[in-house]
Amino acid sequence: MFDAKSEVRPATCPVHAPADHPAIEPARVGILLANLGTPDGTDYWSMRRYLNEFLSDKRVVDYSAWIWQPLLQLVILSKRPFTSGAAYRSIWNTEADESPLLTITKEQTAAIKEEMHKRYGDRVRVDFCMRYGNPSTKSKVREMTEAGCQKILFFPLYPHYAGATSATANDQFFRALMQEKWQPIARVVEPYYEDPAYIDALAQSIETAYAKMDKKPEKLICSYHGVPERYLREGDPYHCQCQKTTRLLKERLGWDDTQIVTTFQSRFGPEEWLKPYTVKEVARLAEEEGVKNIAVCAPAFSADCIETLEEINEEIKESFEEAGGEHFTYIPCLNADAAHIHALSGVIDRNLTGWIDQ
Ligand SMILES: C=CC1=C(C)c2cc3[nH]c(cc4nc(cc5[nH]c(cc1n2)c(C)c5CCC(=O)O)C(CCC(=O)O)=C4C)c(C)c3C=C
Ligand SMILES: [Fe+2]
Ligand SMILES: [Fe+2]
Repeated sequence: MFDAKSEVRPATCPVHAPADHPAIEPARVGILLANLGTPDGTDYWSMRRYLNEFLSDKRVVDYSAWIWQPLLQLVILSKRPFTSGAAYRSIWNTEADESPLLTITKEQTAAIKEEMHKRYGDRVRVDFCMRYGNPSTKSKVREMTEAGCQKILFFPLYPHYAGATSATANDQFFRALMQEKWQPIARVVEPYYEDPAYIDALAQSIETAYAKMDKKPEKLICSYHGVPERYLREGDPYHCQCQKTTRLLKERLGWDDTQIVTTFQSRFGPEEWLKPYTVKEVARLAEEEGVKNIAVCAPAFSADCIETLEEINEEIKESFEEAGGEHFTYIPCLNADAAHIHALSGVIDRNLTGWIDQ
């Protein structure tokens, strides 16, 4: 018969549980953070596996599979794993043998876990998963249900909604739920691009970086990851949400329009992407406007990664300097900064409303 003293007990039928009733953990709320994912290593096959999963996602590249898959498998995946592998090697966390995105996501998870446990004790379980690669969304949903999470709050760590990021992370979460015998109740967190605490964390990171400089940059470039322009015309609100973040940041800093610029980076393939392109705009500012001193931040990324550490701080910096620019400062992402953890914890709290006494 059911042992009332046992820690592990049937939560739904404590009185009538038969002896062979499967053990059920005390009910908890799972908070599952999600980021994009990253290769397991920088060698050809690790890179190919990661890029294949990522670039085969129809939310990321939406061409018909008949056209796209032969091109991807035969052309792109025979070259890009080498070039991207070399780029990852230049930023790899060799001590932990993992990418910076993974290291930082672990730090963020640990900080949010501490914060949530302070507030809710053992009533919550905090973990993270990746959309592509490891740890997979499916494995973490399974772990959470096995640990008694009868409710799961799924939080894609992207401030701005994009089909290619938030929506595909949610799709993968819902696919994982499809496999659960006892499916938990689920919520997904909304984008937080206009959340005052997020804007404040961004502003503080800029103020802190500027306070350390002898000479204030003439322009702050807010460089967002790009998407094809066509996605905007087809209804993706990403572009508008990025523009709004820049406006709110400008207002919070008390600046005018001449001091801050919105640009988009990481163009992939032959289509037109959102403009202006960061790499061209920094060169244009140096060449045509004689700008010598700029700072660049990346508000669309919750954690530093290949796109910021390598693309911004190496490629884009080079483009500015080759065009005559003199001082280039990259302002790191919010990562596990206290103000960022405070902002993310506030977003989580709001989304837990009605699920847990606050
Ligand atoms: C092919 C199209 C791509 C779209 C559309 C896209 C949108 C998009 N991506 C991010 C955030 C990240 N992207 C990262 C890496 C990365 N992105 C693409 C392609 C598209 N992204 C590729 C091919 C890669 C891999 C690296 C490379 O080979 O160039 C990362 C970093 C991952 C890491 O391990 O460091 C992030 C984060 C956003 C926010 C976004 C649309 C809004
Ligand atoms: Fe990307
Ligand atoms: Fe817009």
